[in-house]
Amino acid sequence: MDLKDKVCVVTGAAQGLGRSFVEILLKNGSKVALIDVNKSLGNELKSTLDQEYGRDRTEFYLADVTSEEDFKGVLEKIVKTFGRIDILCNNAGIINEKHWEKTIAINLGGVVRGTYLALEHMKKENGGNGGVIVNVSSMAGLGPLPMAPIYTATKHGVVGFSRAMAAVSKLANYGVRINILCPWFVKTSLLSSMSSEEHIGSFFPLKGIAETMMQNRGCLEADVVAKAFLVLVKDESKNGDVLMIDPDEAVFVSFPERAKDFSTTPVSLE
Ligand SMILES: NC(=O)C1=CN([C@@H]2O[C@H](COP(=O)(O)OP(=O)(O)OC[C@H]3O[C@@H](n4cnc5c(N)ncnc54)[C@H](O)[C@@H]3O)[C@@H](O)[C@H]2O)C=CC1
Ligand SMILES: CC/C=C\CC(=O)/C=C/C=C\C=C\C=C\[C@@H](O)[C@@H](O)C/C=C\CCC(=O)O
Repeated sequence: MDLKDKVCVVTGAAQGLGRSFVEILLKNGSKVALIDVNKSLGNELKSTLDQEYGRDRTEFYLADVTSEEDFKGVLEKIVKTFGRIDILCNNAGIINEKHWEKTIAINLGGVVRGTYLALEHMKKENGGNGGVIVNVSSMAGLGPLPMAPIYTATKHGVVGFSRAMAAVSKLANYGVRINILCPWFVKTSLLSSMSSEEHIGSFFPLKGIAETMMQNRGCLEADVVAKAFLVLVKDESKNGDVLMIDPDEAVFVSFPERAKDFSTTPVSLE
């Protein structure tokens, strides 16, 4: 997929991984709409990007991905300003085990909402041009992260939802590919949430598990994850694919075609 002048939308774009996705898209010639709840960081980033790429290449939109009204309204504004949507990255996410309903609403609800709303503009049957959606999960979407069961559940949910939607899109000929990114720990502000009782709640005594995991295997830089993101965007053979990025390598994860084909152990029901 050639990214020149493509119209992209990134949620949680003001910092961290979102910012890296914005930058790699801009470097590849795309225009990018930045969505975030952090107004000051969003405006600050927009000014920085204006200097490097020109004012017409980006726009910042203040919106909360948990609000149907916000998200729908902003996508409509983006289509009015830029003419269409080719690429969406549902990246906004938090870790908060204490206020777990909020974590589910942002990490899973925001991805579901973003995917459904953007498809209305992107799918070919509605006059859209097709394109690609990348949903940001985590390696915690593939296996448990012991001090973060709700975070783990939301990220497993992102994998399941996105794989199912990729199958829908293929069967219904939406012309939209839907892929999933599963990174290991990345050096962003999200990591500081793990050292706070306010975020981990009653699982706080287990925070050493994550610290040990990072001491043993290190922590990714956001720009490495952005390169993996670009693979999912550009490779037109990828739909419903899960790209895991750990400190040693980036690999596509294979799932059996049918649940029946998982590695299994027979159980006697006698
Ligand atoms: N940092 C890490 O170790 C890893 C992060 N991830 C995932 O990557 C994604 C991005 O995380 P980071 O860049 O690390 O976090 P971050 O905290 O650096 O950035 C997240 C951004 O999302 C925005 N945001 C939060 N709630 C929002 C909402 N309701 N609506 C709109 N924007 C909202 C924040 O204002 C912030 O700018 C998340 O989904 C996270 O779960 C996945 C694997 C590892
Ligand atoms: C709590 C959220 C913090 C950061 C964001 C994030 O998504 C980070 C994820 C990083 C790695 C996740 C790895 C998950 C691995 C699973 O396969 C588990 O099964 C591993 C379980 C225990 C590991 C214990 C150990 O290795 O010592």
